[in-house]
Amino acid sequence: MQGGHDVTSAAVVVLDSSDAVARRVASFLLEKACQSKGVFRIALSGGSTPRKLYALMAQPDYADRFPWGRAQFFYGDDRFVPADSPDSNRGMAQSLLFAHVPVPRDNIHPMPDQGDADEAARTYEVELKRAYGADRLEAGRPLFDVVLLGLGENGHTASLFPRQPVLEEKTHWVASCVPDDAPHTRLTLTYPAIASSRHVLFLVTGAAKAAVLERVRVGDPVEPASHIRSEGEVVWIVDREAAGQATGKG
Ligand SMILES: O=C1O[C@H](COP(=O)(O)O)[C@@H](O)[C@H](O)[C@H]1O
Repeated sequence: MQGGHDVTSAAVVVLDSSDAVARRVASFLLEKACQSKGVFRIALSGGSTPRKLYALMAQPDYADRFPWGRAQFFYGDDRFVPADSPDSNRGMAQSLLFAHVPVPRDNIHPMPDQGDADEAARTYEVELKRAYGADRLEAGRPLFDVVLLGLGENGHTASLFPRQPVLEEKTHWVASCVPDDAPHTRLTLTYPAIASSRHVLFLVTGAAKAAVLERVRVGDPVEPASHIRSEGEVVWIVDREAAGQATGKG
């Protein structure tokens, strides 16, 4: 997709702590969802970083204000494991968030986790196309209002892993990926699907991410996350440790 913004032109918001990152992203989602008219589509990230965010969104003082009935929740990626596996992104979001809020069941769109992974990717793509109302992504009409992304120490984001064919996928919206440096077959949104968005938010916390964050922010082409674009904005929301800044306590 032409135009839009990439990781190097993205705004960078550095906050004091991972708690502050969760609060900022929760506020952002609430504001954008409330401002939107009609359906609000979010692609969720998995792994460990968004756990605080989802727990925060489940708190009554937040949940009472969020327009759950208009929000449609998709996944940016998931491990191809049953939902009750501790490694399931779907299971994590369900237990920390969806189990506690009045979201209609039909508004949650987990990635399939059984059968053949390539067929499962096609099935999820059909579900996305139904939600979007077209078979082709159109510039100026984003698939997602917000895509949440994390950043792995090996430069992966969603399940776009280094050295894998999925990095070359230009047509499909969803694909399978078998990382050579992480467990589980995965399903993931592809670069063009992520780029069809109003806002891409990267959440990055902890000192272990500082080196890769620095490489991606300058656009090192080796890192899969460096190739993320959005037709709207890309924003880094990071804590001081990930930003490589000393944490001033006290
Ligand atoms: O495997 C995954 O890793 C990334 C980063 O996870 P984190 O634990 O370092 O926060 C995550 O964004 C992705 O959704 C997940 O499947």
